[in-house]
Amino acid sequence: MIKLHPAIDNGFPPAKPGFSGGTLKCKCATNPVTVEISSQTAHNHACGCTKCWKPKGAIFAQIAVVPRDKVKVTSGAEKLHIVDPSATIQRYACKDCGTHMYGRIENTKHPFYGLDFVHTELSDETGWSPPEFAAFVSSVIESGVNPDLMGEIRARLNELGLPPYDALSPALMDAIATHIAKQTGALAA
Ligand SMILES: N[C@@H](CCC(=O)N[C@@H](CS)C(=O)NCC(=O)O)C(=O)O
Ligand SMILES: [Zn+2]
Ligand SMILES: [Zn+2]
Repeated sequence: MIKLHPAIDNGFPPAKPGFSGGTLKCKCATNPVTVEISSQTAHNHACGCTKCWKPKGAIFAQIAVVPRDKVKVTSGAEKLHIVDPSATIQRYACKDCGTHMYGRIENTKHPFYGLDFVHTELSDETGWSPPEFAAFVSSVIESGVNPDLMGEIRARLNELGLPPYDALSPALMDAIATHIAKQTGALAA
């Protein structure tokens, strides 16, 4: 069976009621970067784009959002660098092991401004919100996945209960479009 992501391949537990966060840790054996998340996550999903961090050998990333004021670097801040300062999402990665610790949007007009992007599998705690869908599925080809495998990949995602989309989910695409329509005046703010 095709492997997509270690936290997804064997199924995933539901969110724990009342769960309120945990600590993300990079892959460095000594002096790891740690990031405290003081909230449950939302919109967790698999992402197939080339920019999101994936564990070694994984085809997809697993990524969720959390309010930016709930994200705090608690150690190793000096090891963090922004992977691509020109990207919409400023991804803060460990210089030593390459793990992305959080992604932040600084453009206050962006529909997702105020939310940071995190990979909850970097935490030992269980109870995080589980993945709900798969985004940017066709983009895995850009990472070198054989296009002939796309049928199998989409079938497996469906089997796992993660509807595959080639952008974001319809709910998130609608939320983005609504935000833009209110900015342009096409819809009342
Ligand atoms: N096909 C492109 C898609 C990249 C993309 O648009 N990624 C989405 C999902 S993470 C995004 O919002 N990117 C904004 C950014 O990376 O700053 C790729 O795989 O590189
Ligand atoms: Zn590291
Ligand atoms: Zn992505």
